[in-house]
Amino acid sequence: MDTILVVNAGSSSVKFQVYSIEGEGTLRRQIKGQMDGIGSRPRLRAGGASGQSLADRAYPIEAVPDVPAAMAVAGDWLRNELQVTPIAVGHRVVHGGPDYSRPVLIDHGVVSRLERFVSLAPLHQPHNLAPIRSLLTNFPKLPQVACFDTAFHRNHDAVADHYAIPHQLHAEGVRRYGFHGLSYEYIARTLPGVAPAIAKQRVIVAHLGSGASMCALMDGRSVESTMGFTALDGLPMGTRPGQIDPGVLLYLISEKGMPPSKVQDFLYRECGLKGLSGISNDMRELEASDDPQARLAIDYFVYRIALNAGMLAAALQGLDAFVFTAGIGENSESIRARVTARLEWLGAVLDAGENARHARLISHADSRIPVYVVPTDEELMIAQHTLSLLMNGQSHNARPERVS
Ligand SMILES: Nc1ncnc2c1ncn2[C@@H]1O[C@H](COP(=O)(O)OP(=O)(O)O)[C@@H](O)[C@H]1O
Ligand SMILES: CC(=O)OP(=O)(O)O
Ligand SMILES: [Mg+2]
Repeated sequence: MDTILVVNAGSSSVKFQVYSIEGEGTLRRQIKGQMDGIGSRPRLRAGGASGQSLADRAYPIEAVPDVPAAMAVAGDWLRNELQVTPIAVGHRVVHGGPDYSRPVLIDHGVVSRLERFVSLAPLHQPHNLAPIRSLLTNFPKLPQVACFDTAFHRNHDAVADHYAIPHQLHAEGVRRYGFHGLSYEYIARTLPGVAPAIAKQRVIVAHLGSGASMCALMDGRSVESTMGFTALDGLPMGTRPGQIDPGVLLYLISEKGMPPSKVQDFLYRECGLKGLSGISNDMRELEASDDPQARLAIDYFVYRIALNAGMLAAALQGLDAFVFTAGIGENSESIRARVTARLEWLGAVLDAGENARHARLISHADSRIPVYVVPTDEELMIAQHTLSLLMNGQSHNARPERVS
């Protein structure tokens, strides 16, 4: 069986899927798994084609302290216990910079170009590139495809793509890229089936995971994102602050004597839900806590989502639907209820019963705009891009080598 392996390293999780290639370019999912709770409660879970459990293992926090460790555990499991030998590997790569507006077949030149963006996505890019480099060395003929979080946003209008800084910096790549593009692309492609009436209209999608952002979709295309040059801006996240006055950074540097590397660590690892609560970056732990600081962190998260919804509704000049997705958006009844309550002025009214049962449509029949929960599938997007590059970009090549 010819298979494609997909690898998606997030900030608190490593997700992977294995697809078989059936007949004329259709994909069938064989394995779906993830190691999540990295930095809090690491757990490897995976299921097979019909949803049967293939693994459910908890690890002590010291055994899987970070994303590379999670990647090694998941890789060993796929290789040694499931004997997965893909004919191609698709990777999520968070930053494609100004160079990449679509997925690309990887070679050493591509890797060198992507290395330039490591400092713009230090939580992700090193972990995205490490398995690519290792496979390139060990299996040089194995096709690998990079699919970018930034690509879906690359057609923003100039006003959404610029900061108010001298033009030269924009020319050298200091732009508002936006991230989570594979997730938004999947939602945009899914909406015509889920909600045909609004798929071509003005939709805000809230990707609320460990990293969190929101995207304004018009006719299925991204017109605005809460994230910018890096995945620090916009909403508060597990360990990132979201929007912050740059004056705070000047204060840290000039008054507290923080060197740049410390400022980077602070912004990517010590802020957000973790920094504000002083307890955890994991929403499940905050929801289970009655500590007032945990409550403040959740209040702040909800407040900032609602503020940013106002901004995106302004970008869209109105709103026809709202969509929740990703770890928190798909699973937290309470965050969805609290955010929707703050969107009442935009016409959203929750149906508490439907929200409690995690229905696809969670707004009330009287709601002016529908509110949906659409589970995202970045890995399927990556698999589809990988297959289409294999078929169209590679068809003249010899049969791809297997990983063994
Ligand atoms: N049942 C749940 N209730 C609340 N939050 C949840 C639930 N399940 C997962 N989450 C939260 O989702 C977040 C992880 O989302 P995910 O999209 O997997 O992140 P990432 O891909 O960025 O690593 C964590 O904050 C986690 O606590
Ligand atoms: C870009 C980003 O923040 O990704 P993730 O949510 O997977 O951490
Ligand atoms: Mg993610």
